Amino acid sequence: MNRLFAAVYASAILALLYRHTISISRSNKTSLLSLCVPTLLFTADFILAFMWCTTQSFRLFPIRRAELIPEMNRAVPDSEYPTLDVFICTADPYKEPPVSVANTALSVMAYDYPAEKISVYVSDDGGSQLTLFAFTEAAKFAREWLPFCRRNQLAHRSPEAYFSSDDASCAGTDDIKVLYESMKVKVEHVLLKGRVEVDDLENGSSDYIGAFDKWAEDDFTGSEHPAIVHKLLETDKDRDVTGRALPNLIYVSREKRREVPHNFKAGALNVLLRVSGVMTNAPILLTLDCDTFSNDPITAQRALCYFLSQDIRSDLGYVQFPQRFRGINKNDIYGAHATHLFRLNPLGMDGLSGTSYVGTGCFFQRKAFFGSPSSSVTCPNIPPLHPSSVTSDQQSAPQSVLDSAHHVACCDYEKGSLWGSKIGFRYGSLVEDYYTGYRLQCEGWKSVFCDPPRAGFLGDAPITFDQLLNQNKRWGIGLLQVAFSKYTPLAFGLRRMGLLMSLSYSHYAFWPLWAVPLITYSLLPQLTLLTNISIFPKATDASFVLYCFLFVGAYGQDVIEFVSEGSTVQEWWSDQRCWLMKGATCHPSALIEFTMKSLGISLHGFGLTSKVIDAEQGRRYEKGVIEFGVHSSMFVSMTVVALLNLASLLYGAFKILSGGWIEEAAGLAGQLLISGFLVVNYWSVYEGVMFRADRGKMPIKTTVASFIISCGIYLLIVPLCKGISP
Ligand SMILES: O=c1ccn([C@@H]2O[C@H](COP(=O)(O)OP(=O)(O)O[C@H]3O[C@H](CO)[C@@H](O)[C@H](O)[C@H]3O)[C@@H](O)[C@H]2O)c(=O)[nH]1
Ligand SMILES: [Mn+2]
Repeated sequence: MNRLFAAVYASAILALLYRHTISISRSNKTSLLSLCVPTLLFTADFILAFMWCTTQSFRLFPIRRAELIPEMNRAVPDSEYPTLDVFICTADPYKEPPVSVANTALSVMAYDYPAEKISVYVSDDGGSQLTLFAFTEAAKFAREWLPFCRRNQLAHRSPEAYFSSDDASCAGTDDIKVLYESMKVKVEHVLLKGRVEVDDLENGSSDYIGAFDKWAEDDFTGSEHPAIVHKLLETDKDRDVTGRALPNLIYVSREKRREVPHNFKAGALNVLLRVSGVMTNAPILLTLDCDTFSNDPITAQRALCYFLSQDIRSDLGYVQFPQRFRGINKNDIYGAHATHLFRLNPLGMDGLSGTSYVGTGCFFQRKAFFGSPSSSVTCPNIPPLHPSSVTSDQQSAPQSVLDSAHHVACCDYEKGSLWGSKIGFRYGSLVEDYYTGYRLQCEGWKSVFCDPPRAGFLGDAPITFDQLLNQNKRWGIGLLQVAFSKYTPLAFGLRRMGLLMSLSYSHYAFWPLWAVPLITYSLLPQLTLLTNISIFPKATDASFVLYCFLFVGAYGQDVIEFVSEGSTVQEWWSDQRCWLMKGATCHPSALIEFTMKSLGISLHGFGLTSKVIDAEQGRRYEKGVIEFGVHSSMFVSMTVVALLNLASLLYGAFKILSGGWIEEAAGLAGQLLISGFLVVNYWSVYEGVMFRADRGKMPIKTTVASFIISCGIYLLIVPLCKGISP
C-alpha cells in the first residue's frame, strides 16, 4: 500500500513542480515581483518534495523485533553474561536535581544482572560537590535498596518511580521509604546551602570525607578544576545488607580549563570511555542521560539477546532503545513524544542497516568506538585502553589504576590524538549522538532498534514551550553542522552507506530546512490575500484537485501511521501543530545561528534542558495549557505569523460576506483555506496574547513587538504587490 501510494504521490509532486516551472517561464519578465511568487512556491515545494523523498527510506522496509528472553537465559547462564559499564552524564545540579540522577543510577544498579558485573560511572560536568554528595548518599542507600528490589522482584527499580507507583505496597516499603526520604532531605538541604560541610558527612559517610578535599582549594570552580575520580562502591569490597556484592559506582568529574574546549557531552563520554577502560573495560556499554532511568530490570538482557546472538553479524555496534517519556500531559501539547523521531522512523532504518543513536538508552559494543568492524582496532594512546585489554591490576595495584584514571580524565590527554575524530564519541556537532551513530554506521557498524512493549527507559521531556523550542534549536544547529560538513550524508554518507541510509540520515541533517516551506506557506498566501492577489488555481480548476490531493494525502498518511503506532488523534494533532510552529520559530533560528557561526560572528553552547518543574508551570502543563511566559525572538516570529494569518482570514471572510468577491472567492479559496487552517493551529497563541491572565501568557513586550512588526510587513508588502498584475 505504501509503495503504491508513494508512486501516485510522486507523480503528483512532479506535476506540481512542472506547473511551477511553467508559471515561472510564463511570468511577466519585466517585473521582478511577478517572478517572485512562482519562484517562492517552487522553492518551498521543492524542499517539501526533498523531505518527502527522504521519508520514503523509512517506509520501504520497516521491521519490528521481539526478544526471546527465556530462550536467551536457557542458552546463556548469567554467569556467562559479559560485564557492563554504564555511563550517566549530568552537568548542573540546579537544572538536573542530583536526587533524580541518583535514581537513574540506582535503577541500573538494581538490574536483574549479576551485580559484580555492573559498573556505573557518573560524569559530572558541573564539577559539583553537591552531586558527589548525592552519590555518597545513594551508595549508602543502595545497600538497602538492591536487596529490597531482589526480594520483592520489583518492576520499578528507580526508587522515585516505585514509591509513586500503584504497586508500592510490598512488605518493608514503609521502612525503606523512610530511608529514601531522609536521603532526599539531606541532599536537598545541601543543595539549598550550596556546599557540603563536615557535619553533613556524619554517620556512615566518613569514608567519603577525603573525597571533598579538592573543593576546598580556592581556585576550584565548575569550569576550572582538576580531574576527580572517586570510587564510591567497589564490587570487590562493598556488600549490601544481605552480604551480597554491590556493583561498582564511580564518580568522575573530568578536568576543566577555560582555554581548552571540552566538547560538551561527547567530551564527557570520551572521558568515561577511557576511565572505564582503565578501571573495568567491560565489552558492553550503556549510555544514559541523567534523567533517563531504567523502567524494566531485564532491559540489559534484551540487549544481550542481540549482542550474544549467533545469527546477528559481529558488526553489531549498538542496540538503541527509543527515548520514551514520563509525565507527558494528556494530549501531549508539545508533541514531546516525538513519535516520528523516536518510534516510527527507527523501524524503517532498522530494516536497512540500523537506526540512529539518540544519546540515551543505548547499549554499545566497546569495540565500535575504536575503528571499523572489518579493520583491526585503532589503538588508543595507552595500551590498557585497548578494548580487549584485561584490567587485572584492579586488585593488585588499585592506586596505580586510580592514577591512570585521573590521567586519562585530563584536558591535555586528547591533544593531538584521534579522540573525537576517529575514536570515541565524535566532536564537531551539538548533536553528538546523531553524529556519532552516523559516523559509526559509515564505518560499517550495524545497529538494532529495540522497542519492547514495556518501555526500557523513561526520561523527562521539556514542559515549557520556550524550553522545547530551545532544545529543538540546539538540535537544528547540531544537525546543520553535519549537513554542511565534509561528512554530509548527501555525499560522504551516500558513498559509505548507500542511497536509502543516506536519505534517512539526510532527513535529519536538513531538518531545519522545514523552515523554508513552512514560512512560505505561513506568509505568502496570507500577504497576497491581503493585497487581493490570487496565487493558487481556482477552486473550480482541475489543478486545484492536485493541491488538495497533496495536502490530504500527506496528512492522511501521517495520521494513519500515528494512530497505528498506538497514539491518539489528539496527540497527532498536537504533533503536527508543533511541527507547523517550529517552522516559524526554532528552525529559522537554527538556520540563522548556524549561518552566523559559520561566518564567525557567534558561538554555540549546549543550553541544558532543565529537568526541574516549577509547581505552577506543572499545573498549567497538566491542564494542557501552552506555556509562553518569557519574551523571546522565537515567540515574536510565531506571533507575527499568527497575527498575519488572523488578519488575512478576517479580511477574506469579510470580503466574501460583504458580497464583493463572490465571483472571485473561487480564486482565493486555496489561500483562505490555508489561513483558516493556520488560525486553527495557532489558536493557543491568540489565547496567550489576548485571553489569558496567568504568568504563562504571552508577555506584553512580545505582543507589542509582534504587532509592530506585523504592521510593518503589511505596509511594506502592499506597495510592492501593486507591482504584480493579478
Ligand atoms: O556539557 C554537557 C552538556 C550536557 N551534558 C549531558 O547531556 C545530557 C543531555 O542534555 P539535555 O539538556 O537533557 O539535552 P536533550 O536535548 O534533552 O538531549 C538530547 O539531545 C542531546 C544532543 O543535543 C543528546 O546528547 C541527548 O542524549 C538527547 O537526549 C544530560 O544528561 C546532560 O547532563 C553533559 O554531560 N555535558
Ligand atoms: Mn534531556
